[in-house]
Amino acid sequence: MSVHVKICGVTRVEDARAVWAAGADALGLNFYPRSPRFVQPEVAAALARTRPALGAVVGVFVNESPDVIRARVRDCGLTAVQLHGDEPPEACAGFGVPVIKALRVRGPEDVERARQYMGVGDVATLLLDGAAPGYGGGGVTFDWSLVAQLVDVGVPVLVAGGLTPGNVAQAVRATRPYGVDVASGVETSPGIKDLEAVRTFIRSAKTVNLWERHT
Ligand SMILES: O=C(O)c1ccccc1N[C@@H]1O[C@H](COP(=O)(O)O)[C@@H](O)[C@H]1O
Repeated sequence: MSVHVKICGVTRVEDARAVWAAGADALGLNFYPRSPRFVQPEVAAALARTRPALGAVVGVFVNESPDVIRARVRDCGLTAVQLHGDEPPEACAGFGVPVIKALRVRGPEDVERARQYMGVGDVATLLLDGAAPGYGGGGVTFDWSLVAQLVDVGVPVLVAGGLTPGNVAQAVRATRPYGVDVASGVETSPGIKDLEAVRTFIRSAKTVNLWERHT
């Protein structure tokens, strides 16, 4: 069994095709207007049309209005939404697709906060990110040992924040997550993916064998 990989903040159709070809499981499209990876809805729809049959297209939102999120899901062909802002548990439902709730981790209290989202609304997956200034895409890691505190929760966890081709295998071994997510760690500049880095990242992450037990 290998880890799932989401490549986030793709802005160009040629990059999206290459990301799928490299073996990504999910593509992240950023709808946060302040992100350097922001895509207009028409561009997002074109990117989503590159989706292979088994791939997921995740829209990333920060404190966005539910009506706008529903419109993007409908018009851009999103298969999941990632809520990466200050959305409370009760805001994580009503989009017609599964929700990934992202939380920025500074310490154990944030992992404890993640528990408040379990079994609420349409939260199907939790994403743990580092606590960089702003809301995301900051390239900052967190204390991976904290992920173990969510093992009993029974919800898939994505580990994100500061992952790179050089540290992703270590992150997967340390946390044994459902998946990993990366934006800035595989770019030449914000929104422009370094395709060789994408390939190395996916190969490094998926080569870790999660069937093997810890000793
Ligand atoms: O990538 C962004 O610009 C972004 C903006 C606002 C919210 C989330 C964003 N991206 C998410 O941030 C994390 C970590 O990114 P990085 O690998 O450390 O650069 C990741 O989950 C992205 O989906």
